[in-house]
Amino acid sequence: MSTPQLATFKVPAIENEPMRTYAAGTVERKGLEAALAQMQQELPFEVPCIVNGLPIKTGKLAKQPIPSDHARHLCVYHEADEATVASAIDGALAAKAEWEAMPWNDRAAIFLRAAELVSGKYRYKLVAATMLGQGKNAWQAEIDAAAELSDFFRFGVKYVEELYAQQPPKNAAGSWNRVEYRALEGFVLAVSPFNFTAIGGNLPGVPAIVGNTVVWKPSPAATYSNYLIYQILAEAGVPAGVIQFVPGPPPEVVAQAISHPNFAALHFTGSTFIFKKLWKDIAANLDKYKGYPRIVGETGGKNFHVIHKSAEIRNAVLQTIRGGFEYQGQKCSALSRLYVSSSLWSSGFKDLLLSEVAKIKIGSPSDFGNFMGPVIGRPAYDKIIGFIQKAKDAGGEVLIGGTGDDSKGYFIQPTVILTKDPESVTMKEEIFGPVITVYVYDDAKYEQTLELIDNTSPYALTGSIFSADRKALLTATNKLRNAAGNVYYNEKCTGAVVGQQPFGGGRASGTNDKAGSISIFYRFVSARSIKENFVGLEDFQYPSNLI
Ligand SMILES: NC(=O)c1ccc[n+]([C@@H]2O[C@H](COP(=O)([O-])OP(=O)(O)OC[C@H]3O[C@@H](n4cnc5c(N)ncnc54)[C@H](O)[C@@H]3O)[C@@H](O)[C@H]2O)c1
Ligand SMILES: N[C@@H](CCC=O)C(=O)O
Repeated sequence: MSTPQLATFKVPAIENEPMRTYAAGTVERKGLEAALAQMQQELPFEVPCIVNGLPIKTGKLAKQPIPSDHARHLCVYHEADEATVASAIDGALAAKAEWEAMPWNDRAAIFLRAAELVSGKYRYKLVAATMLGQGKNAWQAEIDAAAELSDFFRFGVKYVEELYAQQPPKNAAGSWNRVEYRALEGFVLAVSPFNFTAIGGNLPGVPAIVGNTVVWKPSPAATYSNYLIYQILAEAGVPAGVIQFVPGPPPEVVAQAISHPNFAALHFTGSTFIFKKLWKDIAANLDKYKGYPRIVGETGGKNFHVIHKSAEIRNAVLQTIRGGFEYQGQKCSALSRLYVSSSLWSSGFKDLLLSEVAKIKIGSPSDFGNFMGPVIGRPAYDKIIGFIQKAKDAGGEVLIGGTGDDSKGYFIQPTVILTKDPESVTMKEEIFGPVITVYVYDDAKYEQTLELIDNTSPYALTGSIFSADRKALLTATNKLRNAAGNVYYNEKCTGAVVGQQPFGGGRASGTNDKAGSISIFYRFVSARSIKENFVGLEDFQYPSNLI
């Protein structure tokens, strides 16, 4: 069992992990190139499930292709079968008592150590795995796998320290009140998406930091980078059984976990469609559970930039390009619908947008000169090309891009579509690819356009307002109050940083529990109030009873 806690401690000061540039000639460029070369030489890697700290090789093999070179595979992984999932759940339940009783400072130290391993010893390996396996360029992979992942672990520790410090402000005479932030009863299921290595680490990490044990089903398309995270957490000291790594056929693994009586919570990030399905499945299982499972999900977006006539054109155009085309538009926060004032559109915005987009280089992330890489896989490629076709069929004009090349990797040109119909399909539905649809609005109809933005899509994740006019900013802020959980002024709608912009959206975009902030941790604890009395009663009667 655990050792007793001898004192309380203050965690070290936490800062965001500084980003490395990977500019030509730098030490980090050489380090990353070496890691990429080594990985290319050694692949494909074999990835087992890990249950109770032990590798399980089920022999049921699946592959993670390299999206920029789909004939090759980054890893071959063993899919969890029913028996493996069952022992992962049993093991997680068995590991719980010791883990939740471990003194907080020891749990904190494990995650601080994990952050150091991410930002130090394993930095280039994680970044290289994210570049090869998920198709990010060096800068995007650095943001994700090095900076954001270590930030999630470090700031997680800081937020949990703040959470635990929240104690009742009052005590009646002769007594002391405390609140104990217990882990949830049962196990947590973490189901993570392909597009952020950091989210892979954060979904099991958040519940585990506060004493839960977790069954983690990673995305098939991020298996190898996520397996590295598992190994880092184990090296940092997360005990066997606390996080169970179970890649496998998603519907089967998840269905088995959420039908278990001790299922305590779902920590999900992915598409809205799957999240809604899982919520309904959990609801259908409600009578099986011991309690009411917590459901935390961050999902899709249909994110907007609105460009007011007062906006500075160059900044708005360059932010638009980054917001829409970084990581091929495969961020939940990626810009997808662009509303531009007609006077600005015709006085330079359109020309600058098209001339800058034409400069974008696209190709393998291993070639550092490429701004864009591949989309994640065949289904994504076909879906995005299908959306471009639907937009054309609906009368949209492709101003630039619109084509792809899937002969070697899944490459789609950055695409800008002009529509006259603000309700057309690519203004409403999440595409998750490098496609921006533009609607040019009459300058005099700014307020109606804001209402249109608010009502066009079911999502409410991110949005940006570009304006040099404070009144126009304020009008948009008020009219779009519920249209985005993360809103930006004169800045692109992507790129939330842990500890700086708590991230998440409302409406169909999720439960808005704000990853990268203290509030997410509340979802994975169940508070117990404790009152201790130091003075005994002398009489059961009230003073008013005594005549
Ligand atoms: N709001 C956010 O913070 C945020 C962050 C990243 C990604 N996303 C969203 O994630 C999506 C892209 O990621 P993705 O393609 O990995 O999403 P996805 O919904 O396809 O997959 C997410 C996870 O669910 C699993 N899954 C898929 N089908 C399932 C099923 N039938 N039953 C159970 N589990 C299933 C997947 O294997 C994966 O682990 C986009 O919609 C994007 O907007 C949101
Ligand atoms: N942190 C990310 C959100 C993750 C979505 O995929 C951003 O704001 O760009």
